[in-house]
Amino acid sequence: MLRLDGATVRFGARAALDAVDLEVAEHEIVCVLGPSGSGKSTLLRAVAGLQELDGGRVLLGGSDQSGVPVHRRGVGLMFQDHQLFPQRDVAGNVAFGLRMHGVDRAEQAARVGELLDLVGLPGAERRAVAELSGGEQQRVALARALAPRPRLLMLDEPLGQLDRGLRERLVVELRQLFGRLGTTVLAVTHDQGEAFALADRVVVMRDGRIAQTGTPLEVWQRPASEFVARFLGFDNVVGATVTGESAATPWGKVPVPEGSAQGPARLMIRPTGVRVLPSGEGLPCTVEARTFRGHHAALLLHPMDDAPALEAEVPLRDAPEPGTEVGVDFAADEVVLLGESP
Ligand SMILES: Nc1ncnc2c1ncn2[C@@H]1O[C@H](COP(=O)(O)OP(=O)(O)OP(=O)(O)O)[C@@H](O)[C@H]1O
Repeated sequence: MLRLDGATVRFGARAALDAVDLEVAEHEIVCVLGPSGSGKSTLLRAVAGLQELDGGRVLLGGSDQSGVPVHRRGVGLMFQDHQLFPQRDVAGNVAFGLRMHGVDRAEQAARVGELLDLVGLPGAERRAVAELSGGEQQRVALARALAPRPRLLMLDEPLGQLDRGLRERLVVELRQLFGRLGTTVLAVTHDQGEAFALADRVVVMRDGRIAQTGTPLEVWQRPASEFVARFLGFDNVVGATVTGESAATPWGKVPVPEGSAQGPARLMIRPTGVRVLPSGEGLPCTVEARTFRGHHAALLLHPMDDAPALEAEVPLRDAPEPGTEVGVDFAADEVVLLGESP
């Protein structure tokens, strides 16, 4: 459906998009993730035709899009900065793309009704957009983007403005809706929770390049590099030397998964792999902070011998108080050896 071949965009000396290769298959939902300034919006704008390429190609359905204007690419856009038209009612907004395509009035009305049902706003045609809640406005924007049946739907921070609870609900609805419609989606977000909930495949960007791509599970389980690991919020990362089935680290000997490559490496331990023991066993640590997070507690542990701090995740009932002295050991299946950057 979509292919980028060495797509490059430069602003001055800096490449905002640096020879990016990416494919999106029909019916696939791909989410591009990355820190601010990593090139996510530039990638989307280049595919939409809002940003010219300095090198490489964008192909849609196999055909090169250079010189093809935005409205002829058959892509739907739902961008942060593409606000609704405040002077038009809901139907006027949703029908926008249909009018542009010269669809007759009766068909416009039928399609608007259908889309409002689809996004959970049945009968909202005559409501003023200014009177809608943030979540409702987002649904109208989505209906407007879907109305012309785009072959590719592109979303830029689709739920960015909304509060967390609403975002979590909408993201599940969106995934179900896209699945039902068979929509091909390329979305951009800086919120990893959103990306992981929405996507069939995530693409992590760094400095205009792709740092990793894979299913949410693959990326979550096996971050390819220290950059990706830290971006996902894993901070238990140190230098290590692997010998046999364990590694020498500043935290002492840490077991590593079977078949791990030998020698120097960067090593990550998931917080769930940091097991808290009674004082006197394992690596001695002091509990520096404890944060309740729903069904578990996050502990920040300070090793006695000044090794880097460790994050642990423990069940609520086992969470020791700050100041408590504990021991720590590690679960091999929660240890990941990270590749070299990017
Ligand atoms: N029109 C422009 N002129 C000059 N530099 C630009 C322009 N647009 C983007 N950039 C630069 O290109 C880089 C990538 O920007 P881009 O907006 O694609 O990042 P992003 O990952 O979408 O960031 P954010 O999450 O903050 O929206 C940044 O360094 C940005 O400053």
